[in-house]
Amino acid sequence: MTSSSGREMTSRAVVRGLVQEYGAVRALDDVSFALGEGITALIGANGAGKSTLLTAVAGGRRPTAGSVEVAGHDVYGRRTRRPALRRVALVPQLPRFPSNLTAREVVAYLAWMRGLPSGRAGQAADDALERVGLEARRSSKLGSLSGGMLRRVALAQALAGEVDVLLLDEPSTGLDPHQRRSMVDLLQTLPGTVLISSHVMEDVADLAERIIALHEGLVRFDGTPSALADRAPAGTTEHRRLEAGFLSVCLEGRAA
Ligand SMILES: Nc1ncnc2c1ncn2[C@@H]1O[C@H](COP(=O)(O)OP(=O)(O)OP(=O)(O)O)[C@@H](O)[C@H]1O
Repeated sequence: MTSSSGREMTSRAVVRGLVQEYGAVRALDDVSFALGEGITALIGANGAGKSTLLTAVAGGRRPTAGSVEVAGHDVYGRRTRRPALRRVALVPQLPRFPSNLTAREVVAYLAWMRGLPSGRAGQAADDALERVGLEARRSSKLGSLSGGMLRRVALAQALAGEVDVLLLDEPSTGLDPHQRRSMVDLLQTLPGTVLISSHVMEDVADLAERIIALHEGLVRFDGTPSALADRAPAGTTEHRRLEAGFLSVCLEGRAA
């Protein structure tokens, strides 16, 4: 990932008026925000539109309306799509890789696909696999790795490819408490612009400096964790304030 001098000054990803319809279902309804450097959590109940939004930002599905820019390139523009897609990576809940390739082969290949010269891709893969704690498994076939390890491989390919914008869909879902802790520790070290969708308020509290809350396709809150916690009803116990704040902005049914 490239570094940037000004978190406030530089927007690495800009989403404008995004609408996604699946037949009669409006999964995203005029969603707009800009992301600078740092970790933002995207929260919402099942079906709120989180995966749809991450997929749209990653260039995986042309939205019904609106636009997405990554590192200044229109993700869905004819000429700008290629450079945009080099700068963004989505780590899905269940990454799918060819099971007969090794972790190193896949990470190096995908880094090369993103534009890294082939002479540097192998070393970049080794460095990235070390960063995600998989150096001992770099020669393992992907078919032999656990789900949590495959998520780390997917993260490594994004790190090796030096993307500007990293999108993670529910990175701790399905992990045991020990794996979850080490995933959170790893995510805390990520530079650049990171957008993490999560149901797990503990992850959000540990990681995010900004929260975007989606409800029924609408942005119902965009601000700091402490501002969301302040929306909790008076008397809410301390450890439940974030979750209670989220529930109350959903119930209020209006943008913060
Ligand atoms: N390919 C699709 N075809 C039709 N409807 C879809 C499709 N993908 C998502 N939807 C619908 O769009 C809405 C948003 O779904 P999405 O998967 O984006 O939500 P989510 O917040 O990621 O949910 P979850 O937390 O359960 O993963 C839901 O009503 C869902 O049923």
